[in-house]
Amino acid sequence: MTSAEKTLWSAPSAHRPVTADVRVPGSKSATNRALLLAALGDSPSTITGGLRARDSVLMIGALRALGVEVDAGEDFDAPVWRITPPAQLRGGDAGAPAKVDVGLAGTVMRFLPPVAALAAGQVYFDGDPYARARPMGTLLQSLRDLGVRIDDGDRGTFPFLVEGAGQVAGGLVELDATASSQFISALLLAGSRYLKGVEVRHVGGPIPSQPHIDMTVEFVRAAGGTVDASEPGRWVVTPSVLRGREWSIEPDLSNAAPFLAAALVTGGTVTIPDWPAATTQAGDASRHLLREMGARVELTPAGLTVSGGAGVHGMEADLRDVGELTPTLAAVAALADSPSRFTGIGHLRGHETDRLAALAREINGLGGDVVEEPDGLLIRPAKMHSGVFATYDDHRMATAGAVLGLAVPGVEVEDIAATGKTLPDFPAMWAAMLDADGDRDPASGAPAPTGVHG
Ligand SMILES: O=C(O)C1=C[C@@H](OP(=O)(O)O)[C@@H](O)[C@H](O)C1
Ligand SMILES: C=C(OP(=O)(O)O)C(=O)O
Repeated sequence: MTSAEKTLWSAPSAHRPVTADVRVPGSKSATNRALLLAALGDSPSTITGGLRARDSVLMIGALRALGVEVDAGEDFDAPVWRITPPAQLRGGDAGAPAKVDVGLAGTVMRFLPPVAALAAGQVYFDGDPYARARPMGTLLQSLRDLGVRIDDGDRGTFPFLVEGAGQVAGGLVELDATASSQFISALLLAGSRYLKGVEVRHVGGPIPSQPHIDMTVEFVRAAGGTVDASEPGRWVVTPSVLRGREWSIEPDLSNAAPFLAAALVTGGTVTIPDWPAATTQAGDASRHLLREMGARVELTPAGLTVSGGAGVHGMEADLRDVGELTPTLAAVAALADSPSRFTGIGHLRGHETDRLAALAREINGLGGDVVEEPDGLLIRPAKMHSGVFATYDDHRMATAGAVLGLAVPGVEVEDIAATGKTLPDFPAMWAAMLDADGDRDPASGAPAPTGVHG
């Protein structure tokens, strides 16, 4: 679709402070790890609260292509999903391989090839056109180093064919994961099933998204695997049986960020119910980052409550661990009363789009003042105006545009449907958040019982 053909969504302005409870769906990262580990288990597993969005549907499609039974209801809407792994993951015959569509999902494009290597037969991988621009070559080379045969026509990207041999030797592999933590997670998730397990050593600069690696280690251990992560930059997964189990998925804290940002930029209050007291999700960092930008933040058994009203301030922050939050924070920073500098996020150039370039171009297109730096963004206060905010198939660009639209009248977000990558029904959730305070009982100020439920 050319950009001229993409639909425009008029981002609603906030005419008053938002006051809402917003229930966000399950974590993409947790759902796709649980699905994958369930597929590698020795018996069926269940998943409660799994995310039903493009990235998880792609993961389910990929696992089914390898012979895994996933019962998730008619439209992935069953409250509990049941995953039954086959005795042997299957590929296809020569000339008729099993087919995996990775879409634009990092968790599918990185986590599935190490699993396909365990299948008996060929598995063909392809995805959206832009998937070819995302870093992939390092992972393919690592798999070859571990004994896997891959035919990628020397492209180092899609499309490629994994020659599943039913087993993988495994052992030691050195790789540079500065472009994506998902290279490491991918090998750790499948490594328990390799004959020698896997020892992953990172050689290179600082690794991004450390909480996501911590989540991987936590999930592999929860499935019965053994991971030694005691030495920085080195992980050892011992060969072991992974167990079927019951997984319960936390709400997606990174997807909560735009709603929390709405509280800050409108001077309102938003509560996200079921915010975990302890978690490996990167999005948990919203709590201290939004506080630094001027929010009041309170974590109670009812959830996380963020309130604005004391201004929106810029901040200096190293976002290497929490790159996913950058688009939301950049939108808030563009509305702040002082400059912000975000560093440690050069790897965002390899996300759904080059997020540093896209944020600078689109915020500046609305009159903002963003300078793209080699490792991050410098964002200064500026008077912003109406205009089109392009999103480049990037769900987090789309939600960033929505945050800007709360305060800048006349923002038209291109292709709001891109949010469906990880957050179904975003426009309805956003509208409900904006309407929710209108439902309040004017006498008591108490929220209406319905609130907003995603
Ligand atoms: O493992 C995961 O679930 C993810 C890891 C991170 O990837 P990078 O390390 O490539 O940033 C993160 O940005 C992505 O949204 C999800
Ligand atoms: C980088 C992201 O996604 P992916 O899992 O496709 O890498 C993201 O969701 O911000």
